[in-house]
Amino acid sequence: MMIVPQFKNLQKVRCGVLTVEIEHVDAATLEKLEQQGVDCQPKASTIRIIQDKYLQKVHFSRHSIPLPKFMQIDDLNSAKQAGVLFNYPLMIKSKRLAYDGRGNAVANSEEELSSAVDALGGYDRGLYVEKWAPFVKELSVIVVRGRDNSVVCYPVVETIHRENICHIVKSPADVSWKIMKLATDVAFRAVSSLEGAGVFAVELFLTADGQILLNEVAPRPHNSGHHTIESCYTSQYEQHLRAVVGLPLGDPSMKAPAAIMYNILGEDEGEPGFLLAHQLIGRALGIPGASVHWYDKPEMRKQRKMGHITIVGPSVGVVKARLRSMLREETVDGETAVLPRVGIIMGSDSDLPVMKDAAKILREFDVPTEVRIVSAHRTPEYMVSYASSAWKRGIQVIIAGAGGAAHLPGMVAALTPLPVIGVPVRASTLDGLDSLLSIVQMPRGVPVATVAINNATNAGLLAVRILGVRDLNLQTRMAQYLEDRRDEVLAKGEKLEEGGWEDYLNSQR
Ligand SMILES: Nc1cncn1[C@@H]1O[C@H](COP(=O)(O)O)[C@@H](O)[C@H]1O
Repeated sequence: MMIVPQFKNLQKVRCGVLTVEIEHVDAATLEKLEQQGVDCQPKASTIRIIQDKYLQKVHFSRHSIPLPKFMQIDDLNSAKQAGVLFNYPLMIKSKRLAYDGRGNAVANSEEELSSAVDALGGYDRGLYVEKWAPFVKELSVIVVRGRDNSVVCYPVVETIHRENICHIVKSPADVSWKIMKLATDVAFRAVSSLEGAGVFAVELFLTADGQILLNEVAPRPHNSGHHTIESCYTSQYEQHLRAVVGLPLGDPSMKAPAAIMYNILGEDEGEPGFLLAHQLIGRALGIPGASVHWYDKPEMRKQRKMGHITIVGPSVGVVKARLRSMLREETVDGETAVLPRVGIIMGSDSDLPVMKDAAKILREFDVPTEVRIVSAHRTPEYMVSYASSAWKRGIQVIIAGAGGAAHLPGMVAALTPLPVIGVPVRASTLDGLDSLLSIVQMPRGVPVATVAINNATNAGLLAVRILGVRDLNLQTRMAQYLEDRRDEVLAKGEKLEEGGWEDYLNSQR
């Protein structure tokens, strides 16, 4: 096939590499090539996906994969005569060269439908019409199939579009585990119903009633997989090559807990556009975990994809905050507010003299922390909103202290998937035994790691150890902390041995 001479020896592999090349051929060149008798519609069905989305959809519906309702339209009048009722809004799509908002149009009325058909180049262009899918989120799953039919799926990501162009990709998607499983299942089945080795990006709609609909399949490395370069053990590009040449597929899982990919879209034409993009890149270079990819396209146009920036970090909240800082949103006096990783909460300000010890430890380890008064009995609504939003805000561990009928740690643990450490605070009666039992006696299924009465220091240290599981720096500092404590005790022992117990006690007075 002439279009992709550099991949001649891969011709027998029906793979996405060929389609990438085809997609990069613009409409005029394609036409010219066709006139010269070049076969621009190769036989491999993976390639037909781009050439003929209608065929692709028919193919999928046979495999009962959930799709938005669609039909091919050759002529509006004959469709109407045949009794087809259009429910607006509708999505009109061109079967060829429809990408990045091109070749698509939305029609909200019959008049808009005819103008949309005209705008897309008329019926001869090959159009089909789709019922507007009322999605709440757009998701994408990169599925890879090797030549030996082995398949791996990358984590489900959420794609956020600006004027129909992918703008931001969040990995992992902010959806429930159940939706992740469903999305992966639909993507897997969609790719299983196609032929070919390589990377397939499966774009999906999540509807308000929790359904996953298949939108499109791009049989190639995809914008929704760019983040994998930095955030996954095997990038989509390496994976694609492994797949098409027949090597074992790599590990698709994330090596960073969270990533956000931000497309650098042209903000303006020409020089002013370059200037804005370079300012953004300048800020990105100062953001921890950010990697800049500049495509070096010679011309700058509004909304053109000029490059992308991937930000990785220890939590979704942290990468979101880094993105906001890069975009100059939510900054205080030009400085980004550092996002807390630990939340220390307590039932009353009377608990603060005890709970401050946890805050001191976290400060010693440079762990950003927030301290709040949250009472399970006096401010129950606040407790619910605090506990249920904490993990989305980037909090990774909650330390909750309370005295008496100390229900706070347990109730918070019931409302969050984060680890909760309970601190029984000794109130004025019962020596804190009441708090200890209220916190430690949790029912099966909702654990609270309970420390000793009034021992908020241990709560702080335990939080550091939990964070240390994915933070080598903290883990090393914790090892140092233990060594320092050991040396302290050994020094005391030496002093006691040298001077005797009386001197030792006198020196302490
Ligand atoms: N269990 C509970 C619910 N709301 C506050 N408390 C606890 O009641 C004790 C006494 O609170 P105060 O000093 O405000 O009366 C504090 O230890 C506080 O955590």
